[in-house]
Amino acid sequence: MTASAITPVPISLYAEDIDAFSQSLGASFERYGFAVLSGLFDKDGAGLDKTLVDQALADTKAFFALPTDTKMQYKTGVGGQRGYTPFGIETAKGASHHDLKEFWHTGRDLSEGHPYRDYMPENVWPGEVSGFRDHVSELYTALDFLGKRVLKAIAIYLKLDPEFFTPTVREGNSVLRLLHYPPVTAAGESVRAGAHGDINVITLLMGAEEPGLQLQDRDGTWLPITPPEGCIVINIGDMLSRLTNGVLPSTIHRVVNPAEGRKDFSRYSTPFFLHFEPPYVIETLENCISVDRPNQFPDPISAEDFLQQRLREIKLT
Ligand SMILES: O=C(O)CCC(=O)C(=O)O
Ligand SMILES: [Fe+2]
Repeated sequence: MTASAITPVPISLYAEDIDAFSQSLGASFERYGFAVLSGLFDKDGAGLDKTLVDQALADTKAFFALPTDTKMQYKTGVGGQRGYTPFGIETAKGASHHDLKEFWHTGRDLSEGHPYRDYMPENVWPGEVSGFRDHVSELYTALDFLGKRVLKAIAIYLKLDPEFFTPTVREGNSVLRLLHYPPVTAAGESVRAGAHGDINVITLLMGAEEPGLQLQDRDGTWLPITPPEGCIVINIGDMLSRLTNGVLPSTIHRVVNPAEGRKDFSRYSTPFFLHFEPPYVIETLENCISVDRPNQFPDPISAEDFLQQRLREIKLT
C-alpha cells in the first residue's frame, strides 16, 4: 500500500474533547487543505454504520455493472446534478482530456413546494437495484450529519461561533457522488480524475483505500493519500477557501491511473460534496482579513451563482 502523507485524527476525539479535535483537524486543513478521520466505524465514535456503507457500496457496484443502455436511462439532462453521468463527460477545468470515470449523483430530498426546488432537481432512482434508494438516501443523511459536525469543529478552529455554519448548510445543495473508475486497459492521455479543486464547502470521501488519490503540496509535489480501512478523507472546497480568504486552502488533487498489477481492477469511491444553501452569500470573514492577508475576494457571490459558474467550466452544464 502507498504511504499517506496525512496523520489521521480519531473521530472519537469529537465527543471526548472537541477543542482538541478542532485543533488537530484545523491544523491539518490549514497545512494541506486535507484531513483524515480514523475510527469511522467505531461503535462509540461519531462516525458511520459499517453495514450501511457496505450495502451502499454493493448497490453501487451492482448499478455500474448494468448494461450501458440501462444506465443511460438515468441520464437526466439537468447538468449532471442527478442520476447517471456516463464515461467520457467530466473534464477537469482547463484539461484537454476527459476523466476515466462514470458516476451517479444523489441530492437532497425536498418536501413538496419547497422554495429550494427551483435550485435542486428531483432525485432519480434505478429500479434495477433493489435497496439502492434506501441505502443511498440513508448514506446521504449520515454524511450530511457527519459533515455538519466537521463544520462545527472548523468554526471552533476559526474562532467563530461553533454554530456559525448551521444555518448556512441546513438544507444545503449537497450532492453524494458514487464514482466508478473502470479498469485502465489501454494506454492514453486520460487519467482517472484530472487535477482539480472541489467547488463546494467541504468534501467527505470514502473509498480512497484503493490507491490513486494525490494532493498537490505547496512546493508542487504530489503526495499520495491512501488511508487505511475505516478512514474518511475530508478536503476544503473553493467555497470555504473563498469564505476564509485562503486560510483554509482548497488544494488541487487528482486520481492517477493504477500501477501495474492493479490495472484490471475498478476503483469505487464516494465523495459527499457538502454545499451551502443556494441563497447563502459568500462574503470573506472579517477575522480572516489582516494587513498580511488582504481580502482577496472583495465581491460577495451567492453559493448558487458560484456553483453555476464552476459547473460550466467543468463541462457539466
Ligand atoms: O475518487 C477520488 O478519490 C477523488 C474524487 C474527486 O476528487 C472528485 O470527484 O472530486
Ligand atoms: Fe475532488
